[in-house]
Amino acid sequence: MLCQDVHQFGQRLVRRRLLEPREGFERPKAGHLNTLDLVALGVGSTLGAGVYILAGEVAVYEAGPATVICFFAAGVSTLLSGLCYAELVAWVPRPGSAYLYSYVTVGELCAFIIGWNLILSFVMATACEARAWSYTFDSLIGNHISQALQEMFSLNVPYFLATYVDFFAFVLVLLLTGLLVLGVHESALVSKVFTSLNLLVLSFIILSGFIKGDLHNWKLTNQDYSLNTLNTSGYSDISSLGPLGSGGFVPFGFEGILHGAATCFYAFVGFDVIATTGGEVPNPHRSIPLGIVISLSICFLACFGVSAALTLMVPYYQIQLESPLPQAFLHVGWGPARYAVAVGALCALTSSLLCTMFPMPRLTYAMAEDGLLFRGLARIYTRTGTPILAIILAGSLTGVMTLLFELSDLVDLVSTAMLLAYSLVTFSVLVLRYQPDQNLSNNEATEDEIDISLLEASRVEPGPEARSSNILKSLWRPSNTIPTVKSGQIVYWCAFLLVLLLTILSLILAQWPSQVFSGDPVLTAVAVLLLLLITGVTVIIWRQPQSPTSVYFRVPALPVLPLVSIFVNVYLMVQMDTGTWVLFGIWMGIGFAIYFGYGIRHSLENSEPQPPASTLQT
Ligand SMILES: NC(=[NH2+])NCCC[C@H](N)C(=O)O
Repeated sequence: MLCQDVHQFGQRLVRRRLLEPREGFERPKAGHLNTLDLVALGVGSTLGAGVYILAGEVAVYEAGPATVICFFAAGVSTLLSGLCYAELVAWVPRPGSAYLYSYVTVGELCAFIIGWNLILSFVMATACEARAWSYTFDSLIGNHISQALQEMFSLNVPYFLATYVDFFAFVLVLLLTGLLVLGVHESALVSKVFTSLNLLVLSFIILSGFIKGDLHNWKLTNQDYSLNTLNTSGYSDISSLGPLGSGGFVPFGFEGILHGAATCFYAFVGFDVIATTGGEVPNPHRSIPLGIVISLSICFLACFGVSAALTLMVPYYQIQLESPLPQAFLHVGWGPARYAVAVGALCALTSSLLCTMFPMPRLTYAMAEDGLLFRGLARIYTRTGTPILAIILAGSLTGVMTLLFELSDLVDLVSTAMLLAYSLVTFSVLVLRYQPDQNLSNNEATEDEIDISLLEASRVEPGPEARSSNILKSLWRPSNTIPTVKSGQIVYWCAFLLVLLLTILSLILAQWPSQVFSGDPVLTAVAVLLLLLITGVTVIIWRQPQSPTSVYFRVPALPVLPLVSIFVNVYLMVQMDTGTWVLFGIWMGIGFAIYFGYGIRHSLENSEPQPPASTLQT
């Protein structure tokens, strides 16, 4: 009885959504797009505060000149996730977000976690972009806004809240919320103009780095540091400077690079817009992966080039956190150029802000309409055709975050949420490729599947010994050349086990890196054992038959590529500090309470049909 209940409960967590078209609040048709449009869209959504503000923060506190390596690591990890994302999109013949894709392919709980993390990242990223917009605009007009706000609304809670309440950024968020309520959509033309301007300015910054940069800034020593201290303040005061670390190219060691890479992941968030819009191009199998690879490469080159230019122009400990690039131009004596840089930054931040804020109500609406979030959130206000409650709630949450938190605290939270979401996307692809052919528009078992299960059921039950040798045999040499229910289940559990093993390995490597590599007998033995287990389980997955269904894009080198991607993502996640994990834990706690307290019972996939929420119009 208990077993049956547990089984039923488990079944609910992995039930999949049907892909019948649901009426309601969908993304507007993007018209006829080509690969270039996708690239412009991807770059416009991805380049923002990461390259203009975060590069400075990472250089000062985490990696110094090695920030370029951080961007490289974060870029590679995003590219791997991007390829998996492209395949997941290819499996589902409808535009949507990672939430929908995982719901129709893998199951409800996985989809809820992805959706809930995407909401967190949308809210936090919007707050980040708004804060960055405010910093940049403020630096353009001589820091008057921050000075006034600092005097009037200073928050004296160091390490936890921002130094002052940023009303300017708050008003920006309110303005955007208002536009969303009115049903204003993204404009491809505006985004293209802003992206072109942005790329022009970034090229100028990179070029300036080559011309005005000084290679000595990548080899700084204690002597330069004390000299700089005297130069900047006239007496020996290091409070105006960031930490020196050990100087040189990698002043904060390998650990600093890892922390920096985790933070830099934020700079590459946003490319998913290509995958979700890509269904509308004539040649999606070429355009989507190509669009993802090209736009991530452009973003990588931009981040790499800008961080190199920045650290070459200014000693890393002298970089100003709020507006690093304009200050760098002042530092090298090209003062007027800082206005051009600030305008480029404002263009980038605006297009990335729009791309972050606008999809948010669509996602909340989709989850509420599926019954996983409160159905009131899916109510459409007839006059404007928008889900007002969802927009106002998301807008208010974003507003509060913008007011109270510092950009750097928000960034790590976005990176954590996206790293988890992308890891689940990757997991979905890994599992999906080995499942029996599934008709996604109709969750009934296919004929093959029924044939196989009937065949299995009609077989005479073998004894326990024969059964275990059968199982062992099917792990190494599966009897079918196409996936069956059994081989699908083997992969599901193996992939689950692998995620667990990879997480333990990442935790060990993150907690005791020097002990593992210097040959501590216990830790090294554990790490080697884990590696052996991981290899063994990977081989089992590799031996299972893959689905012959032709989809327009397939990730190469399965199962290795998704596993490397999951490992890199988890390894970056475990680099986050305790504060980030506490905030993330609170968010996930609220999410699980909503899902297990409400969503699981109200999901439209429950047997009792419920009226679609969009008919409950206000
Ligand atoms: N879906 C999004 N556009 N999210 C926010 C993107 C943030 C962007 N990568 C930046 O560096 O500022």
